[in-house]
Amino acid sequence: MDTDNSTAVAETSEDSTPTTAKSSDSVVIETRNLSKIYRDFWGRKKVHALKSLDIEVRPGEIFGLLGPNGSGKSTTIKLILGLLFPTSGRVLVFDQDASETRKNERIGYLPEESYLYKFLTAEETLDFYGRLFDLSAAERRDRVKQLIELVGLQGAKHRQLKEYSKGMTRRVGLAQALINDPDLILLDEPTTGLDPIGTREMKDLVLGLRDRGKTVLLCSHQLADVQDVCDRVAILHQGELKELGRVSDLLKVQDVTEVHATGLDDAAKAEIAEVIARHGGKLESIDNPTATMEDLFLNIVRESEARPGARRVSQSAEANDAASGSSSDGDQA
Ligand SMILES: Nc1ncnc2c1ncn2[C@@H]1O[C@H](COP(=O)(O)OP(=O)(O)OP(=O)(O)O)[C@@H](O)[C@H]1O
Repeated sequence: MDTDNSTAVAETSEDSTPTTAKSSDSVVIETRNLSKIYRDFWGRKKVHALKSLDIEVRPGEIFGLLGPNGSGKSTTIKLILGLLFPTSGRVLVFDQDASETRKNERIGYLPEESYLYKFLTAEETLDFYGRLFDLSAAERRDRVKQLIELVGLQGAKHRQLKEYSKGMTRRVGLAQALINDPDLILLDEPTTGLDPIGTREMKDLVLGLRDRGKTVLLCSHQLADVQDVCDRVAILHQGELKELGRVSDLLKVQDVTEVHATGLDDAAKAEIAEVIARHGGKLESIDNPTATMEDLFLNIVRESEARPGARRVSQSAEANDAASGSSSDGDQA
């Protein structure tokens, strides 16, 4: 990929809607040639954090902003919220300039670090944020109840936040970001510090937001999370846009054909190999697919919850143990 600033990153997409041919009301966030330079106390240039960024986030999609530390993700979010001013270029949100603070009434924001008051309960916290949005007492009561259910904290809603795990605190943070029933939700590293179960739950919550018609901008350097939930991604490096497109298109491996089948015996597999060879193809592998470590981990935890005390040792681990002469201690389920 060309790293020259003057070279626009073309969007990778099979349905390839040209990024220039759009109607402005079909876009929730639009950055145009957006740049940010942080300056020191004397106005001297310190860091060129964002360089000529052009992206669009469309209604109802989960858009991932992906990049290593210091690539400009948080700076982009702050520019969208109007907490920072661009050095050059523009950000439009719902067709209004990002400096227009009223547009923030339609935005929910989960910062990388949520600074929540630890002596309040989840209910009190959400009620407090509801007051900041001028919700009436009745609206606050309904909204707090709905959100506590949505993020799965019914059983802990009367406990003070200082007793919460990181995953529970992150869920309160998400509920707080949704208190104003926003159309656009900005999530900065929503899975930071979460274990695989908390991460899966957070990802499911984000997918649930899209199902309810919300638009989500998700910043992360957790590649697997972005792959699992995002429709499209922009990849930043050192403040520059390096790639932009649909996740499914960007990850597609060209020139390799994948077939999944069940119930094939060895003879059928040999026949398939023969057909591939006859057509001039090269059989790279014919094997059982592997699950992800996340699937394995979540299955084990769920099984353990369903059958406390039972120990599960996979057959391949047992076979390896047997081959190496060691034996398991016989207490597996
Ligand atoms: N207030 C600031 N003053 C000076 N430089 C800053 C400031 N905020 C961010 N930067 C610099 O701007 C660049 C982009 O930072 P930013 O926080 O936007 O990156 P990020 O992609 O969100 O990183 P991370 O993944 O670590 O949160 C970095 O080099 C950072 O040091």
